[in-house]
Amino acid sequence: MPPAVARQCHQIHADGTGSPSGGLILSASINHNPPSEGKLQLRDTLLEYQAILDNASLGIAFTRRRTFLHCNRRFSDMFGWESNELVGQAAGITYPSQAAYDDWIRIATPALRSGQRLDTEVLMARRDGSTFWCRMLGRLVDPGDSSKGAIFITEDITDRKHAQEALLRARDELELRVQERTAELAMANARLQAEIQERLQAEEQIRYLANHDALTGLPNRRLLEDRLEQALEMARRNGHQVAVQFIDLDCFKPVNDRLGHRIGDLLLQAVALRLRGLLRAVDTVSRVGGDEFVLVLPEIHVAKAAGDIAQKVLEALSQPYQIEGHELHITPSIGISLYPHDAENGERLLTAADNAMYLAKRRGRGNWQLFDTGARA
Ligand SMILES: Nc1nc2c(ncn2[C@@H]2O[C@H](COP(=O)(O)OP(=O)(O)OP(=O)(O)O)[C@@H](O)[C@H]2O)c(=O)[nH]1
Repeated sequence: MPPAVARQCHQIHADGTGSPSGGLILSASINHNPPSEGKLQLRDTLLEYQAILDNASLGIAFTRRRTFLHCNRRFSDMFGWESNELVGQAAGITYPSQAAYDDWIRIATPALRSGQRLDTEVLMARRDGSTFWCRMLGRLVDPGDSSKGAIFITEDITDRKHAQEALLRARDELELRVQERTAELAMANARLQAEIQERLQAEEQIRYLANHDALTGLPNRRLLEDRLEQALEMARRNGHQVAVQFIDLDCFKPVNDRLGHRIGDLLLQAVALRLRGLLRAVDTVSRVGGDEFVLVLPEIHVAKAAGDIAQKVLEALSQPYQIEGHELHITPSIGISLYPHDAENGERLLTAADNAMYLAKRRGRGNWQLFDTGARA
């Protein structure tokens, strides 16, 4: 036998109590008689298996009755033991605690006995007590007879486990940051919406103030002119007439003088309210000056209708007002102009109605006048 083979033969032990190389124990016998051909073949095969197991990158161990029977070099290294030191030791020694081992037994035993291949990730302990994560594959040598022992293949997966945990932590942190950012964005969005809303309201308010009289809330001269233009535009299309009525309160100044500006204001508001209540939604009631109001009445079919409305306004505004304990009497002077009869554009219609109103003043106040009547007067 060549010397090399002889050396390897000494690594093969019959009783499993440690070999010089720490290799798995493979049964063979050594005697001093020249071996037969069959035995030589068997020995060569055993040596090959020994070499495979010793050089495997995975830990491999055989246990019987929860005691290590054999384990390869990688297995011993993994658990921090010298070659074959584990042989004869209780398998529980490779677990962080007896309780951990008992837990594992509870889970593994039924699976192994049912003939399944066990595939678990389990926290194991090295000889020095430090722990590491291990993927453990296990199977009974004979599923029908657990007393024949089991084989376990182990792989240190601590790095992978840590990487997985780091990945999970990173994902959780990312999720948290996304949630925080989403909440921040939602808040910023809500703030923005509120600001937009505020700005829209402010713009609306500005528009309203630019177009309305602050005291009565009626359209002011600017909006009146727009509405008059719209009414004329429509009248040009559908052939209707438009009436403009210029209303100036008679002897309003004495109200201010006798009762104060505040009562004068309340009277102006009461007049505005009556006018608004008298007229249709399509009509415009505006305040254009101190005690001056202008009505735009679109869709006038006959000229007489303008006079009828003026009469109605005259009577309504002439009714007494009860204001803070004062009974006030006031009348309007009303001048009326008609599109297209008196003028074709808004400015001229307003001037014509104003002129007619002055005629009503001249004719004793508390009456209404048509422009063309005024022109003839
Ligand atoms: N209370 C109050 N008075 C106002 C306001 N704006 C203008 N006036 C007053 O309204 C009065 C308008 O008077 P006038 O129309 O000139 O004269 P009047 O006394 O009505 O006489 P006639 O129009 O000629 O019938 C003035 O005294 C103004 O000071 C206002 O917003 N509130």
